[in-house]
Amino acid sequence: MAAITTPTTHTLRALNPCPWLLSFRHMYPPSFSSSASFSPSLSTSEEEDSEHHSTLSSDSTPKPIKQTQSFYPKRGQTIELVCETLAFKGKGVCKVPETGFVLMCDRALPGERFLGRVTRKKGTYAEVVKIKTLTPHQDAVDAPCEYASYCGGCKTQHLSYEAQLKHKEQQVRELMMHVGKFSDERSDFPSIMKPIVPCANEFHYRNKMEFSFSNRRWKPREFLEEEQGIGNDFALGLHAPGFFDKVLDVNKCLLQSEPANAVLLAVQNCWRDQSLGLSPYNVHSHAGFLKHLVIRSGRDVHSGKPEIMVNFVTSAYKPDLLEPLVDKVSAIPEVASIVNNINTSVGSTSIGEVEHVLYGKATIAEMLRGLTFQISANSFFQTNAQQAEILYKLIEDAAGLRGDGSEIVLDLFCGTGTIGLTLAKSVKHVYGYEVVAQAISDAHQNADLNGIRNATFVQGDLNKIDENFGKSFPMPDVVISGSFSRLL
Ligand SMILES: C[S@@+](CC[C@H](N)C(=O)[O-])C[C@H]1O[C@@H](n2cnc3c(N)ncnc32)[C@H](O)[C@@H]1O
Repeated sequence: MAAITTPTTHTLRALNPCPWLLSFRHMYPPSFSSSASFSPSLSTSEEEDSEHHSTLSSDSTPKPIKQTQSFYPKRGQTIELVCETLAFKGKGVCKVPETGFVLMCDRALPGERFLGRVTRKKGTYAEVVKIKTLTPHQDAVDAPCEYASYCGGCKTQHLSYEAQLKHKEQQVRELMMHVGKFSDERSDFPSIMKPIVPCANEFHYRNKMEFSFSNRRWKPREFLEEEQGIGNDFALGLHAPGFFDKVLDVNKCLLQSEPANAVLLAVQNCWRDQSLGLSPYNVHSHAGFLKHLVIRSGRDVHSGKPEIMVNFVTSAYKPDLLEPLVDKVSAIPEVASIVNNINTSVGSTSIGEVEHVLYGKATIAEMLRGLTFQISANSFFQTNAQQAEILYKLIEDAAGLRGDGSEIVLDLFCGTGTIGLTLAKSVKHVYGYEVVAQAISDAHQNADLNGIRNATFVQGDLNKIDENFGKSFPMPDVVISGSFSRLL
């Protein structure tokens, strides 16, 4: 699960570049609010890229305890624990009863009593794996996905959706209070921290999934004997929790659409055929060809039917090697685009230095709030289009635009410009700022595609602005901060 919020306040407090921003600060200390009064948490049921937010919520932040070393649990020790709360990335937070020492456990649910084995110590806390549940959590449910107990993709599927929402909302509330410094005793706190908005679809909502090829297939302990004879030197799937070099082989993922699963299965059924000479990339030796399989889902502008983009990320350009895969995948009716990103770096990113179109179009489309957006393999797009539609409506409501075409909107961290563009029809001009050049180019194309002429998009790093920022556009009436800011 993940919360999408826009703690704009902190962005603007940290910018501090020019008089109008200073006056915003002066007008709204410390709870600046233009569109900043908007901070809905939309549920997308999955963990977004929040590495720098992956610490515990502040109530549960591990603190060094003044105890002797012997008080710390030992590696390999089995302890009976009760999970107290859920931290980011779905980790359950537990404490050693006598000492308060913090233990983090994947898939432990608040209220659950269980036996855990200490696997590793990490400074002020230790990690534990659950061995056996002694008393289940009252909101525990059977996870629908067969991989849910092991996969690094979903960590809270075995918690009812209502309970997931409650915990997510609590995490955002704590962020707003402890990082954002908004007291929940303020009378206007409900307008700053709005209620969570559940997603109508618990599954099949995600329009982008990135699977990794690997030469190290990871299997849960209980399957090690069962599957003897099956090779461990290939896998296509999602990473094992906490491992960049071990991949859980999966044939389907409940987060993505059915046509996207058809693509995954078609690739799974084909790529291991040794006669094809396809090798998974080895993240240690840096040998091997296939790195990632990225599947994006959109909709055909005319028919509204699903369309799929398949992106093979490889370490070299060898289209002949990919041909059998392209043949299989292009036979799936919804597949409208197959591209090949060539990534020669040793890192694990899926963004290529060069891209080749192997089949169909270079982009797929998605529609939001009456506008059409072209999505290329590497451009950012909200991963849950259904929730993005709701989010953008909330933004428009929170912006409280007069609608007379007189206002200026500043869209910070604008990505491909989607938020600003959905507001453009009601305002005088939209100014968008974004660091990724490709996203800015997509934003311009999206403006053209929708006949929008009153939007300007500028590439730049918002971490590096100076007092000149703000001189190149008029004072905005509405400021949108579409990102967790690293300016904090
Ligand atoms: C979560 S996306 C939101 C994009 C867009 N507002 C939307 O809702 O579709 C955050 C965006 O912030 C951009 N970004 C991150 N750090 C940045 C920085 N220092 N300066 C400018 N843009 C940045 C990213 O490239 C990304 O496009």
